[in-house]
Amino acid sequence: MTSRRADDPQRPLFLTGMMGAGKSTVGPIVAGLWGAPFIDLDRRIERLFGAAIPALFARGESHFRHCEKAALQLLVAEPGFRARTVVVAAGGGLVVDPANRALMREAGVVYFLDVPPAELARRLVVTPLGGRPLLGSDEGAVAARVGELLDNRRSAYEEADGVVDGNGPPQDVAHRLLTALATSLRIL
Ligand SMILES: Nc1ncnc2c1ncn2[C@@H]1O[C@H](COP(=O)(O)OP(=O)(O)OP(=O)(O)O)[C@@H](O)[C@H]1O
Ligand SMILES: O=C(O)C1=C[C@@H](O)[C@@H](O)[C@H](O)C1
Ligand SMILES: [Mg+2]
Repeated sequence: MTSRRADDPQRPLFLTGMMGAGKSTVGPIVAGLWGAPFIDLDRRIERLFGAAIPALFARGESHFRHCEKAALQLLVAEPGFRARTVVVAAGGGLVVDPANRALMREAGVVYFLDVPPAELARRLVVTPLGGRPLLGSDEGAVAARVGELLDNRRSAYEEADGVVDGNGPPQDVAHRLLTALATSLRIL
């Protein structure tokens, strides 16, 4: 079962997980299979605040966290949002703030894309590091940094409606996610 049934409740899906987990890659595939729009919250933040993520981080991480919290609150406050079928890629660190976790779970269904640190690092070193300021600029240090962040965040990520193994080709992850989600939606 990988498509939405007509009688499934309409709920937003929030994808969470570490940098490199595939939220921005798998999200549009899921949205396509589900017949739903896709929203990347990181891109929303950039549009709302008129600056790229590294520039927002350059004003301090707490400034960026304030912007991402505001972007989430504005999205969720859009009329009818809670009753929409929409796929949202959350920023990797959005779950760290308990109020953000609570808001996502109240407004929709939250799934954690779980990928081991070694695989995250493998994916991240082949993408430009400048776009992910928390990783720094030293490729050799990415694996350790990712492992440390995941250790600190794991319990927050696990406070989700479901956890999906994010290993393997993005199409496979998307189908895995939709199979799990179908069950979540029917027991709402
Ligand atoms: N399932 C996958 N298998 C292999 N590579 C992948 C997979 N998913 C994503 N990637 C690759 O990993 C990199 C990061 O993926 P993506 O941008 O989707 O991560 P993200 O979870 O959105 O991270 P961020 O929180 O930093 O936005 C990209 O180069 C992407 O092509
Ligand atoms: O894991 C994180 O803290 C981040 C992940 C990205 O999605 C961006 O939101 C930003 O680079 C911070
Ligand atoms: Mg992303």
